[in-house]
Amino acid sequence: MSETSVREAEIAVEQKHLDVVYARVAEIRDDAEVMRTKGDQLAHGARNEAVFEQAAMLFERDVMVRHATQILRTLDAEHEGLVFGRLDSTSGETQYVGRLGVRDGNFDNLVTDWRAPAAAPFYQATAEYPMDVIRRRVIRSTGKNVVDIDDDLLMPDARDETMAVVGEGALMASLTRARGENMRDIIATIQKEQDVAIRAPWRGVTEITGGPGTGKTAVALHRVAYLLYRDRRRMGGSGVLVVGPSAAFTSYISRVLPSMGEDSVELRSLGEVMDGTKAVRNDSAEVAAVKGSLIIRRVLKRAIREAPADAPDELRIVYRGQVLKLEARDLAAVRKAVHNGRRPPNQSRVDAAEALLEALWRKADAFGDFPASRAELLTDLGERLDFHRFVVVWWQLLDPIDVLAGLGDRRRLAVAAGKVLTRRQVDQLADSWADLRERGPSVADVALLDELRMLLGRPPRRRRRSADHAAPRSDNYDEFAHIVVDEAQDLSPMQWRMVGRRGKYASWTVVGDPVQSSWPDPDEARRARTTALGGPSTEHRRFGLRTNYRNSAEIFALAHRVVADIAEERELPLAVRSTGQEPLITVVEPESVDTAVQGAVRELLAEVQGTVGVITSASRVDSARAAVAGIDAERVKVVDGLESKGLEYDAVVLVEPTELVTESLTGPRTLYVALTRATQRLTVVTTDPAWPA
Ligand SMILES: Nc1ncnc2c1ncn2[C@@H]1O[C@H](COP(=O)(O)OP(=O)(O)OP(=O)(O)O)[C@@H](O)[C@H]1O
Repeated sequence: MSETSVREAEIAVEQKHLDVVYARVAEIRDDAEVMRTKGDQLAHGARNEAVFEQAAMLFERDVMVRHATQILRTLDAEHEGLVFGRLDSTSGETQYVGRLGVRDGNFDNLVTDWRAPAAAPFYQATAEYPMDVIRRRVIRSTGKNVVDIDDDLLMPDARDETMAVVGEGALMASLTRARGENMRDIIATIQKEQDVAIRAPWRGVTEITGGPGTGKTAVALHRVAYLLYRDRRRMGGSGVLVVGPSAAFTSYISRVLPSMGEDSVELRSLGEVMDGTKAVRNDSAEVAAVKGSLIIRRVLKRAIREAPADAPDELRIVYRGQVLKLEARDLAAVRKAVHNGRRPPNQSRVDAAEALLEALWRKADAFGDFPASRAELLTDLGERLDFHRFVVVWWQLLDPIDVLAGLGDRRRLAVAAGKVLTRRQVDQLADSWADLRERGPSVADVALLDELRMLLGRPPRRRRRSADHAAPRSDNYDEFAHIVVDEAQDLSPMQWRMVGRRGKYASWTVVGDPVQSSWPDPDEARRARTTALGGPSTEHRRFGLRTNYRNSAEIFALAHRVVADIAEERELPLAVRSTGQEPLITVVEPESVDTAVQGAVRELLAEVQGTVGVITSASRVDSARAAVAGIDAERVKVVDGLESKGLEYDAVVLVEPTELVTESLTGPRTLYVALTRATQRLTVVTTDPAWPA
């Protein structure tokens, strides 16, 4: 037989199995539908039953409906590409691997879930350690149809002549396929070094490092799916938090998890970690560096001790014919004493009221023959409405945003900063907070708001308890069972504190690449990170990924040059896929940059099938957007260097690379990120004829 007819014959074999699987899935679906309908009917009937029975039936109905809905949802999410692998072992057994486990009516295995231990050889077997696997087959399908297969022969000697072997390299085939707007899952082609990290135990801290494109993000997400499958009880209840660098990034990866059947996962960018906030705006690198560093904490701590701008600075009260007065100085002393107490400010209002009353009594006592005893004065004044009104405005319950917006007043900030910040820093920060309420917080501000929330303490509850129950996860800082931090090299110390607060009892997966770091003080960040992850004694395992699956070898060679001086060779990955297409460097006059970008985008759109990213310095994003406005908005995206973190495109137009370097506080690291976003083609538009010298 010719190679094509062998392939076709083998595809037909797999199609047969897929048909059986999908027929079975249809049966399971039908059963689930029946169960759901029955559950609904139960509910309907229950209305007429006695209360006692009703409760039991409602429960049963809920379980049934929930269970059925869950099954239906999972089946729908995993329908596409349900079966993607097959193993033929020395025992003569054939095993199919897929997104879900499927059994036939007799409970025999039709498909093994990829996360089950039995599926591990699909990812871990190599020619050197074949784990009894003779042939590993990757099955590619669309809808219910097998479109291609790819085999790896791991034990050539054990193969009998009836066993066909077709194709070469499912991985390479997958890597050259065009990219869409969202990240794809890599379930069918996970490599061994990746699989070990995915299947590492849940406990303690699992650290995954690797250069650009080594699959860190993909691995982290598949690890989440794995943990939820293996430790559903532990992980499912309190959930998993995945923290990524930007909103663009979380939207890019958002499709991967649900398609793997997982929905007890919270996906948040650094600007959304605190409930109810959604910051996307970035400060300049210089401002962000101050806001991210621990010195800012000292400023915040001092700021909340200051009287609010609109607090009265005198208390006058007439009692039993006498005027009692606390002046600014007295009030400041009382405020200070209350702040030195044990409770955070938002829980100290009662303490503040008591301290004011004591201070009033001291004034009264000084009169010599005051017409009331201490006890009388405390009780009487404590019940007076004018006194209460004073307390409410003098000791306000503060919202984090109030405090931060207050620091938009340069004078207030200078007082809170003392000697901690330089004048320039005070000016810059005050500027950045001047219209905080209108503009909303920046990404870096969110960590400060979260810190303030903790420093201020939770205000006493007003609502009834039952209402609080309905609130989803709010204020539950320590609740998550597992936290994944992606692009971890970029978290500032303040951000580590914010994320750490959510994982007091969590286990962690921390993913990053030190060479791509945009954070200027790595030592401080390292310490904050160690604390966030539970201290130096936490169980810690490390995995390094070495192969760059994203960039062509030609593109990565250019990126490599840019960081050659600042990175060690062992920190840089190996790009294995060659396209024969060298990156194009276009040198133009400053006034022609936009035209050149336009031209390059059009050219690349014609040459690649998927997406084209335009990456510029932050200051140039707007003009680049204008330049490409009107050209295929579906496929063309414009981002700045920082925003490009974690993303990928089939082709990239990189604009004025030297600007990315000058804008960053870490030299060429952000440029390195930008240079490693393209899978197929890269065009650099520069005004510097010597670049990249
Ligand atoms: N085993 C694999 N099979 C197929 N594709 C893979 C595999 N591993 C990684 N990839 C692909 O390589 C690309 C890079 O993966 P990913 O974004 O996870 O890398 P990363 O290490 O997080 O990169 P960076 O640090 O640059 O953000 C993605 O398109 C991903 O789908």
